[in-house]
Amino acid sequence: MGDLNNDPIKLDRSAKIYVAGHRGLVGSAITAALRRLGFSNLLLPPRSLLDLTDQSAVESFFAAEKPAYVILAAAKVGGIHANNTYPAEFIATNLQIQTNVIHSAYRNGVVKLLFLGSSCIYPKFAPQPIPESALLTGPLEPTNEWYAVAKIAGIKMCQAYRIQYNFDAISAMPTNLYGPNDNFHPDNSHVLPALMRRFHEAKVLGSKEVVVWGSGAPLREFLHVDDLADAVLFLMEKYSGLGHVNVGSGKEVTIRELAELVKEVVGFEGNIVWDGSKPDGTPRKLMDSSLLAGLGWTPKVSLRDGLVDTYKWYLENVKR
Ligand SMILES: NC(=O)C1=CN([C@@H]2O[C@H](COP(=O)(O)OP(=O)(O)OC[C@H]3O[C@@H](n4cnc5c(N)ncnc54)[C@H](OP(=O)(O)O)[C@@H]3O)[C@@H](O)[C@H]2O)C=CC1
Ligand SMILES: C[C@H]1O[C@H](OP(=O)(O)OP(=O)(O)OC[C@H]2O[C@@H](n3cnc4c(=O)[nH]c(N)nc43)[C@H](O)[C@@H]2O)[C@@H](O)[C@@H](O)C1=O
Repeated sequence: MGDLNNDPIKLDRSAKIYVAGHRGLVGSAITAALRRLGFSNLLLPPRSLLDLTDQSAVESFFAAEKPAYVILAAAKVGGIHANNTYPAEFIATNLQIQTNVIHSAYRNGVVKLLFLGSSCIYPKFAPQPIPESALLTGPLEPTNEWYAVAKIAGIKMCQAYRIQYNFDAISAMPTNLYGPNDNFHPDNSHVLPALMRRFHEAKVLGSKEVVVWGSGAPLREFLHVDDLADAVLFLMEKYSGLGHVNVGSGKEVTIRELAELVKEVVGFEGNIVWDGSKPDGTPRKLMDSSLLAGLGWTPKVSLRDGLVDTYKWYLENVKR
C-alpha cells in the first residue's frame, strides 16, 4: 500500500484550488500557506452557501466551478468527549462530507485531491511508532471508533477511485494538531486548546486549581498546524500513490507534561487536579512518519514555540 507512484507535479499557481473547511484549524492554515506561495485562485465558499452534507449542492458546486485541485479539510471534528458523546454525528456527517466531495471531485475532472484523516484510524494497541501498515490490524479505540471508521472509509474511497478510475486522490493522516483558529470549546475541543482556555480563565479569575481529565498518563504527539499545512502542500506536489501517509512531529509528551507546559506558558500559578472519572482514550499513538521524512519533509515548530504562538493568538482573537 505504501507504493510510490512518484511523479512530482508542480501545482499551477493560477489554477482553481478548492479548500473545503477553510475556516477551520487546518483549512485556515492551508489557505494562508497557499496565499504565501502565490496561489491566486482559491475557492472558499462559506458553509452557509455550500453545506457539504448536501449531495446535490456539492455536485452543482463542482460542476459550476470545476476546480483543478481539492484539499478536503472539512469534517465534523472534536476531542475525546465530543467523539464519545455524538457518535452518530461523527460517523454520519463525516461519511457524507467525504463521499460527496471525493465523488464530485472525480466526476468533474479534478486533477488531484488530498483527503485528511487522523491518527485515530489505527488500532488502540498498534505497534509504536505506528507505521502506515498498521491500518486495520486490530480493534479501534472505543471513544473514537465512529469517527475512525468514517476516516478509514475515506482512505479506502481514495484508493478505490485511484484503482478503478485512475483518480489522483491521496490521503494524509495527521497526528494531534493545534494552533491558531483551533476550537477552544470547554468540553468539545481537543486537550491542548481546552487546557489553554482553562488555565487562562483560572489565571484571570485567580482560581487555586485547574481540573484536567483522566490520569495524565496517556502519551500524545502534537504537531503545529502550520507544519501540517506545509506537509499537505508538500504531498500535493511530491506524492501520488495508493497508500496513505502519516504526518507527525515524531515527539510525544504525556498529558501530564502537556498540562505543566500549558500552565507555564499561560502563567497560571495554582495546582493541577486530575479528574479520573474522565476517559484517557488511547494510551499512546506516536506515528511513524518515516515515509514522509524519506520524501524530504520535516517539521519545524517545537511544542513550546507552538504553544507560545497559539497563546498569543488566543489572547488577540478569543480572550483579552
Ligand atoms: N484538529 C486535529 O487535532 C486533527 C484534525 N485532523 C483532520 O483535519 C481536518 C480538519 O480538522 P480541523 O481543522 O481541526 O477541524 P475544524 O472543526 O477546525 O474545521 C472543520 C471545518 O469543516 C467545516 N465543515 C464542517 N461541516 C461542514 C459542512 N457540513 N459543510 C461545509 N463545511 C463544513 C467547518 O465549517 P465552519 O467553519 O463553517 O464550521 C470548518 O471550517 C479533519 O478532517 C480532521 O479529521 C486530523 C488529525 C488531528
Ligand atoms: C486528534 C484525535 O483526537 C481525539 O483523540 P484524543 O487524542 O484522545 O483527543 P483529546 O485531545 O480530546 O484528548 C487527549 C487526552 O487528553 C486528555 N485530556 C485532559 N484534559 C482534557 C480536556 O480538558 N479536554 C480534552 N479533550 N482532553 C483532555 C484526554 O482525557 C485524553 O487522554 C479523537 O477523539 C479524534 O478526534 C482524533 O483523531
